[in-house]
Amino acid sequence: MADFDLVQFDLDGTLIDSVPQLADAISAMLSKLGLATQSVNAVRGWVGNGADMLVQRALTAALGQAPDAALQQQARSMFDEAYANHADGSLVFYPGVLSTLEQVRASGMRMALVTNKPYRFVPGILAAAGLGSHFELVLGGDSLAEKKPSPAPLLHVCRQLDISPARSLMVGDSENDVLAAKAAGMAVAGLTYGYNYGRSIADSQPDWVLDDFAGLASILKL
Ligand SMILES: O=C(O)COP(=O)(O)O
Ligand SMILES: [Mg+2]
Repeated sequence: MADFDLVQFDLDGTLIDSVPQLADAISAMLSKLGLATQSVNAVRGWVGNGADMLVQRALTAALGQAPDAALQQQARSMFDEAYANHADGSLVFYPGVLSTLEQVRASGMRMALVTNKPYRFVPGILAAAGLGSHFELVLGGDSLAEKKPSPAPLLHVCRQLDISPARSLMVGDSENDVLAAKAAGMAVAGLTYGYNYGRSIADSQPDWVLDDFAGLASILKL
């Protein structure tokens, strides 16, 4: 018998390489404000805690100090406007993602998506990726009062789908995914190729460390 009935997936850095589009939107926002644009590598190190933190980190780097609330709000709307134009274009999946998701789906295992990305961007990305019907439940970083590393979204999914955390696996690229899963009492697989503030995901001690998404098949005994 399989060890899990439900797999909860992270999005950015796990299924898709979204940094190019996020970096474009950050550049558009900074340029509009007359501030110096930042490198794609810098942006990669700022992803993980949702759009507000991404914008705040970019503004802090460009200004040399934290932005005030008015500037943060203005910059966030500029970022949203720019990212909305990018979010469903030129999607880059990591190797093995689409075929492995198909394998999981064919096995009858249930699937949900829990990202810290603002929810409004997520359905468009999933539809453009051909993944519109893969996930029974999709949560964004602003869907609930708390986002990862809080266990709240993961536990919410378990409750909604009536599956115990012990029968649920989290799959992500960031310490936020590992911390959330551990706090929820869920097993977790950490991907090494994503974004984790430039740190190794192994440092967070997930139950499995995977270099390749297709490695999921053996964890799930597919
Ligand atoms: O938007 C972010 O900061 C990260 O999104 P993720 O949770 O899908 O990795
Ligand atoms: Mg991620």
